[in-house]
Amino acid sequence: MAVEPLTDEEIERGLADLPGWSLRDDRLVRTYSFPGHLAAARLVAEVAEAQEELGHHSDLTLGYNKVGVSVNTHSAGGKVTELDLRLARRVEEIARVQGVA
Ligand SMILES: C[C@H](O)[C@H](O)[C@H]1CNC2=NC(N)=NC(=O)C2=N1
Repeated sequence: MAVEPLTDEEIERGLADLPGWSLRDDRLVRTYSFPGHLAAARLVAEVAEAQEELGHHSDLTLGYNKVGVSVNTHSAGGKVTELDLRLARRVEEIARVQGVA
C-alpha cells in the first residue's frame, strides 16, 4: 500500500490520543513497564500477532521488565504515516487489556 508521510501537525494530532507515545527521530515510540519478564514477553507475543494481521511491524525490544515499541513506515522512506498511528492505537488497546496502559 502506498502511503504518504504525515505532516508534523498530523502526527501531533494523532499523538494527542496516544498518551505515553512520542515522536523521536521520525519514529513513534513508547516504553511499557511490567511487574516481571513473562508479562513483558506476553505483550510482545500479542503485539506480534496484531502486526501480522495489520501487515505492519514495529521494532520491539524485550528487556527484563520493559518493552520498547518503535515504528515508522519503511515504504514511506522511514517516515511516520497513518499506518504507524493505527499500529500504535492497536498496541495501546492490547496494553490496556493487559493492564499496563
Ligand atoms: C509486503 C509487506 O506488507 C510490507 O513489506 C510491509 C511489512 N511491514 C512493514 N512494517 C513497517 N513498519 N513498514 C513497512 O513499510 C512495512 N511493510
